[in-house]
Amino acid sequence: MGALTLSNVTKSFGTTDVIKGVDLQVEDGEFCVFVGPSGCGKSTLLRMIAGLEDCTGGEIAIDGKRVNEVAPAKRELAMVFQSYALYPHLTVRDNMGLALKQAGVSKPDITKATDRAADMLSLGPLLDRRPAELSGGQRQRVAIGRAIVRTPKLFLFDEPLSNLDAALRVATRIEIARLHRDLAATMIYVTHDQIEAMTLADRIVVLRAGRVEQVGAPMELYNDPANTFVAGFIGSPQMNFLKAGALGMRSDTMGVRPEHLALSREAGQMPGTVSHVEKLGGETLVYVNAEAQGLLTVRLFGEHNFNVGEAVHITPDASRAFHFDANGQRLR
Ligand SMILES: Nc1ncnc2c1ncn2[C@@H]1O[C@H](COP(=O)(O)OP(=O)(O)OP(=O)(O)O)[C@@H](O)[C@H]1O
Repeated sequence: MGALTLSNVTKSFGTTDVIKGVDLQVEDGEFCVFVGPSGCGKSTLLRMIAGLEDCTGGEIAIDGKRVNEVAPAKRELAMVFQSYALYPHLTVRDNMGLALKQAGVSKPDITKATDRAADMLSLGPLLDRRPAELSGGQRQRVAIGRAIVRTPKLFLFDEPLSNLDAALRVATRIEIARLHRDLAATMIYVTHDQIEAMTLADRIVVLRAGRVEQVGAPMELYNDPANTFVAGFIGSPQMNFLKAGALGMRSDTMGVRPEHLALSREAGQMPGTVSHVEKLGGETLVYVNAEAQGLLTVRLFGEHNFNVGEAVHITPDASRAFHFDANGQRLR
């Protein structure tokens, strides 16, 4: 069991309000990802759930029980940070088993728990090594292993992959997803990497300046964003926002994803000039200065030879466009 309820949770540091009333229900076994721009309060909210920060107001409950006054160690949760914080003088096995040892668990039970975690994370051959003898990715796996052995109700991850290189990030991300399936545990995961959010989450919570903008399954947020902020935050490259009036529309802003803009040398709805081209292998991103509409991003599949300075025309796929009012709220 590991259901989490946040009810009107607030946090202020002195006179600065950082979390401004968050309500959220995370179901037992759910993988919930907090995303949002730097400084929006993701880590603060996670640290409040962990008990590392007090709540200024509101209530945090785990399995229906208020935990505001419960010490972090008593909340039956495990936190994995960006920095692995392993003990350099201890072996992998001892690093993973330390919390159990401190809790007075018997030696055979510690061995059983660490062996099981090592097995899940393919750390078996590394159990006798010390952190200095491990790669960054291996160290992060040990930090995750250290969380698993305690069989917590809730796993809290704070940007756990941001110190890893691109290939390791992908490998460890897949490992975390597999672990979630195997353990069926509740996981709360903070990231600013939206590929991690999209691929790992059952539900994503989009935060802005201490408030929840939208909560939903990844594809729900992608296909049905509530406002320009969520529309612009979910999806990479970012959605284009066009001045709808200039295109004869009644809405204020029309949002079109880069893959839903057609690019032509001959004719189209909006004239422009190619300002930059990025060939990524499987796809080509063409940045077009579309006069009154500003800089637009067009995503083409495969390799395309558009040249900087070339005159082009852009046509949005109206059937895939999103419309927003002057306050950025979605018009449906
Ligand atoms: N101990 C503190 N004292 C004062 N202000 C703080 C403290 N901790 C965080 N803040 C402020 O609270 C806001 C939210 O910080 P937080 O670290 O939660 O953001 P974040 O969304 O996790 O950002 P990032 O993605 O950059 O890590 C920031 O404006 C930060 O400066």
